[in-house]
Parts: sequence; C-alpha cells; structure tokens
Amino acid sequence: MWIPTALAGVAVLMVFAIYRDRKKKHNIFRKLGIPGPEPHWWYGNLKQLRSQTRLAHESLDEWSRVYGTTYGYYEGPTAILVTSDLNFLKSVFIKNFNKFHARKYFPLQPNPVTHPVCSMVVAEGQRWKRLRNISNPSFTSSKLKHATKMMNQKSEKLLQKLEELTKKGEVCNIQPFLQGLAMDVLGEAAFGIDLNAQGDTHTPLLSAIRKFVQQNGFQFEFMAVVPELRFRVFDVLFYLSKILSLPDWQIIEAVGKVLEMRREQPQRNPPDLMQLMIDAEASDDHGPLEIAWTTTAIRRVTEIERSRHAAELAKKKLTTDEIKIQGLLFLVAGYDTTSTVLSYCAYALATNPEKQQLLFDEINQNIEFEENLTYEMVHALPYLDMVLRETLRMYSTGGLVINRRCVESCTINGLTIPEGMVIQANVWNIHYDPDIWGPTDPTVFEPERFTAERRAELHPLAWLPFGAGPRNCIGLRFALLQAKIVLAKLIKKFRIVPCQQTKVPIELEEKSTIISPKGGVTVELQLREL
Ligand code: HEM
Repeated sequence: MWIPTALAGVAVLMVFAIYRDRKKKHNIFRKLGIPGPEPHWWYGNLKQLRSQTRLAHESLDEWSRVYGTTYGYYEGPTAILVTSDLNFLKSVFIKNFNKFHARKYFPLQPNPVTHPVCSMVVAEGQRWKRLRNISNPSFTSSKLKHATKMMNQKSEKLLQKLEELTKKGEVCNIQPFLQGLAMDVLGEAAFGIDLNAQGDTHTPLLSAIRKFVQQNGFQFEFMAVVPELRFRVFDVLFYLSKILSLPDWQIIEAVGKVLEMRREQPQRNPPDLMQLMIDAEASDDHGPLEIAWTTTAIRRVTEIERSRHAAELAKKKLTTDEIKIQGLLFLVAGYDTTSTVLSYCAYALATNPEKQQLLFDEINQNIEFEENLTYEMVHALPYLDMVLRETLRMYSTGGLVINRRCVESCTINGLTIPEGMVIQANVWNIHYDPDIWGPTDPTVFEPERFTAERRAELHPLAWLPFGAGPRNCIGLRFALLQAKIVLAKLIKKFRIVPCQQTKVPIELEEKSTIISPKGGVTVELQLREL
C-alpha cells in the first residue's frame, strides 16, 4: 500500500515543482515592467494566440492595440517579446546579431547544437554561418541572370496551361498552377533537373512536399508547452517517418537520388546549388542519416558526431546528410512562399482593376509578346516592382518566422534581455501602421507607396516580408525575379478579374509557418486581344 502512496506523493511533488518553475518563468516580463496578457501556468498564452476566430498574427496585432508597441507573452514557459519598435528591431536583427543569431525553436526540430544534421533554417552560430556561406553563391546577380531564361520557359508553360483553361471558359484557382511553376523553377535552379510539376501536378515529390508543408505546421505547437521534449520527439518522429516513408523522408530520398545522379554528371556551368554543395562535400562521410534517429543511438553517436562536426566545421565541408537536408529546405522554403505571394498578387490586381491597368500599360509599352525577359528588362519596370512590394506589405506571408532568440543575455536600448527570450517582429502591425504608410489608408492596395522617393524615406526595417539582417531570406532576390517574370507575362496575356468564387475580402489561414489565402485564389482570366 505504501508504494502507490509514495508514487502519488512523488507525482504531486513533481507537478508542484513544475508549477513553481513555470510561475517563476512567467514572472520575467513583470520584473522587466513589460505589459502583456496574463499567462496560464501551463500553456502560457498559446490558447489565446490561436483560436477558432483568430490567427496568430491577428492576436499579435490585437495585443499591440491593448498593450502598446512592445509587450510580452508566453508560449508554454518561453518568453516572447513582441515589438513594432523599428529601432529596437534594428538593434536586435542587425547591430547585435552576434547575440541574436538564433530563431525561436520550431515546434519540432532537431537539436541545433548536438544533432549531427541540421538545415540552415534551424542551425545556429558557426554552424548556421557555414551552411549559409556555402549556399550564398547560388544567389549572386550572375546566377540570377543565368536563371532568367529557364524562368521564362517555365512561365510560358504556365501561360499555356492557363490559356487552355480559359478557352474552356473555366474560372481558375491559380494557386496550384503557381505552385507547380515554383517547383519546376526550383528543381532546375537548385538541382538542375526537370521536375515537371506543371505537367503532372500529382508527382510523388510534389505530393510529398504539399503534405510536408501541411503537416509540419502548428499542429505540433503543443511541443512549445514541453520544450524539454521537443528534440527527443523530433528524433522519434523522424525515425518513424523513415519506417513509414512519410513525406519528409520521401523528399530526402528524392534529393538523395538527385545527389547520386549529379555526382555522376558533375559541374554545370555556372554551378547550381547542388553542385556547390557537392563541391563542399566532405570526403570522409559520416555514414547514413538513419544512424542518429533512435533515442539510444543519439546518445551513443553524439560525442563521436560532435568531434567529427568540429573537424568538418573547420574545413567548412558538408556531410552527405546535410546536403540532403539542405535540399529539402530549399524545396520547401521556396515552393509555397513564392507561389503564395503570386496568388496574393492575382487577388490584389483582380480587385483593383485600375492598378492592374497601370501595370499592364507599363508592361505593354516595354515588352513584346512571348519575349524572353532579361534580368535588365525586368528591373526596368518600376510599377511591377511597386505592385509586388505592396502585395508583400499587405500579405506578409512569412511574418511569423521573423524572430530572433537571445543566445547571450544583454541590454538592448536600455532593456535587459535574458538568454532564451525570443524577440518577435510584429510584422503585420508594422505593415499596417498608418504613421509609416499613410496618408492613404494602409488597408488599401496602393503600389504608389513604393515610389523611389517614398522608399528612400522609409525606415530600413519598415518593410519586412523577407526579414532583416544577416539572417534574412536567402532567396529574396531569386523570389522577386521569378515573381516579376511570371507576373509580367501573366498580365501581358490575361486580364485578371474577380468571379463569383473570388472571396472578397480574402480569407487567410496559417499553413506550416506561412500565412496563405484559404483555399487558394479563384479568379477569371480573360485573354487580352493581341
Ligand atoms: C516571396 C517568396 C519568399 C518569401 C516571402 C520568403 C520569406 C522568408 C522569411 C520571412 C524568412 C525569415 C527571415 C528572417 O528570419 O529574417 C525566410 C528565410 C529563408 N528563406 Fe525565404 N522567402 C521567400 C522565398 C524563398 C526562396 C525562393 C528560397 C530558396 C530558393 C528561400 C529560402 C529561405 C531560406 C533558406 C531561409 C532561411 C535563411 C536563414 O536562416 O539563414 N526563400 N524567407
């Protein structure tokens, strides 16, 4: 009888210890004199952050109306400082980057310090720098110039598909088409292969990526409540994903096959991302990815892997597994973002016909039908640039990942930030601030906010769709170039008009870490007369 009683006593003591620990952690903002919503002792403010009626960015925006420019909330025990103070953000994202080079942990991710394999998006410190430095040369101006021909070809294929649909008199949900295009462009640019996602929208790779993007979203957010278990749960799930051949494993396997193929047919000119990674591959490989993915194996290999990693870090080399994970990252990071932004553009132009006409006039005067748009031609279309920037202001699809985790306690603009606190840029709030974007109401689509003169007056952190500082989006220029080529060709050929199925105002949803139009964007495309 005494055993169950003792166990119950231990359980009560443990719950009490956790309760006290949480209460202590939830006192951080009070001690710093920072306002914010009252946290629940167990899940913090997670339940209020996302509800049936509100998405996370709407909660952040709403809280800033109640608590002001800077406030704090908690995800489980983790303190999140949310701010729209542009100078404060500049200090964190740029001036003090050495203390803020990490992101808030994703709901499920590998341990960025001890796990043998991390992609750039979750890596930290030297590890992140090494991965970023190896990938950076893929995004130089000369690489982008080289990619324009391929982007043109893929866009022409998109137009053909859309024309077929239009001729049948059908309205179209444009997002899946744009997803196919984005995937084809990435396949060529990063790996030198034709994925033909536009030919067959149900290829196993595309389906796997779609599922991956859906599943790795906020349904795992409960992990924020028990951050101590996050890495272990990731390890177990990843191990299971191999056994069950879940989407992430399918993508990794597909990238692995490309890697093998490319090792046999090396050196494209100029080298693409895959070639850069192969060139940076370590000769003494660590062995297959799966060795790490059992909890017991992890303990066994960590020390060995750590010392190997230290040696590799010094050589700036990549392991085979890192190449595969980086490959997965680029496919996932570039696929949904660019296609989502283009879908928002279609919505914005359909519902603002006079702005669409201005854009058409600029394109019509400067480019011929089916012309191969060069890098220089695209950059000589200022209104096209303004339309994209305004769309990205109004619909900041990646706003929720624009945060940094403090890796060493420090004082920023008079505020003491303890290690582990996350600084979240309140992007949607900043992007709709009338003091920055007025006098025209920021809820109105007005590309004219981005004339060269007005841009020169903007604070460098006022427009944040791609984040800021050394850890901003690596694909920024690539994405903008691709989006401009597609949009210019699309508007030259079609008039985009709203139809019965167009949801006005647009409905949003949180998918993975991005904010997308719910159910895509359905519009009517009318062929323009030649
Ligand atoms: C319009 C399309 C895109 C948008 C809106 C977007 C947005 C973002 C944002 C907001 C971040 C976080 C930045 C920060 O924390 O400061 C990010 C990071 C990243 N993006 Fe993009 N992105 C786009 C396209 C792409 C493309 C095409 C690629 C790859 C070809 C890409 C690869 C990445 C990677 C690898 C990171 C992590 C960078 C790091 O941690 O160092 N993105 N993106």
